[in-house]
Amino acid sequence: MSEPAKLAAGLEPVAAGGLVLLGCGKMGGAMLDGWFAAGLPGAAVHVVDPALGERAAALTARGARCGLKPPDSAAAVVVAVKPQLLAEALPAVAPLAGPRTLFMSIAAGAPLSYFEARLAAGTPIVRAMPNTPAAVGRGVTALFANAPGKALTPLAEALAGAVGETVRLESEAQMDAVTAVSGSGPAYVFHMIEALAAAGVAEGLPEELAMRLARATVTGAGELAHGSPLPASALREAVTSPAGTTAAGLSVLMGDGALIDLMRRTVAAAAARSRELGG
Ligand SMILES: NC(=O)C1=CN([C@@H]2O[C@H](COP(=O)(O)OP(=O)(O)OC[C@H]3O[C@@H](n4cnc5c(N)ncnc54)[C@H](OP(=O)(O)O)[C@@H]3O)[C@@H](O)[C@H]2O)C=CC1
Ligand SMILES: O=C(O)[C@@H]1CCC=N1
Repeated sequence: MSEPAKLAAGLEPVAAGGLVLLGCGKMGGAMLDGWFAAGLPGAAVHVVDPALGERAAALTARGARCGLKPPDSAAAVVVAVKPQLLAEALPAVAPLAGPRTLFMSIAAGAPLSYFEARLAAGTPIVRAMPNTPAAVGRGVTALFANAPGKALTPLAEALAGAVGETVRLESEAQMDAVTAVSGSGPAYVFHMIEALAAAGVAEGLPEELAMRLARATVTGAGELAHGSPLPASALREAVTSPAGTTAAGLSVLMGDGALIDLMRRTVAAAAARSRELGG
């Protein structure tokens, strides 16, 4: 049997005091996997989600508890349900609120004031925006705390840090743009794979080959950007031979700021929706 992972620094309060996860879908589930990989014992975790299905057995086997009624106390509650389901879901964990329990919400759009209006006065609340590369430990999560939450930001960072990088925001107002850039961003990149593959097919490649090339290109370029100290512009220039094929391609993609304008409108639409969800 393999050794249990050593508990990552900063997670001691949740290992000792317990963690409740409200909503264990794509994002909450990815974070939960990260906490387990960071050494959080199953016995410290309670998952509240009416749709756990087969996952319930795996969680129970780890020693985690599942059920719609959470324990009476916890060091942290992570809210990971769809924003539209918050009103229905939050009451199950609201009794846990108080000055010693961190509430961390990853719900897009939902402002700190939404939680402050529904949870006990003085509850430390951190709004966080992760992204799905968290599933492979390569997420990036932006965080912003209410006043009582400032002291517990390191705990929120430890939780988010188990699945990738973390950044602290200067103001809550930045959260809509962050959601539009890094929260939704993976979907733009996956669509880039689809678009690049479709363009390869249009140039005569078989679909499977085009998709394999596009996927390997986008993930390889991402990996290169991740490991390189060079700015993205320099990495782009390194591909671009004078009067070569890349220059010809980029004259379309960058011509009249084509992609820059498209991305500007894409991010603006996502940020506007984040503001809308916030009511
Ligand atoms: N997916 C992403 O890329 C990102 C998502 N987020 C945010 O994360 C949150 C979750 O998104 P995502 O993981 O994609 O959504 P999912 O639908 O995959 O996960 C939400 C989970 O909560 C469950 N649920 C529904 N009602 C309740 C309830 N009353 N109590 C407890 N659990 C409930 C859902 O069950 P059921 O399926 O039956 O509804 C589902 O299992 C959202 O607020 C979103 O804005 C943030 C960053 C990135
Ligand atoms: O699409 C959404 O609303 C969520 C938030 C960021 C990514 N997915």
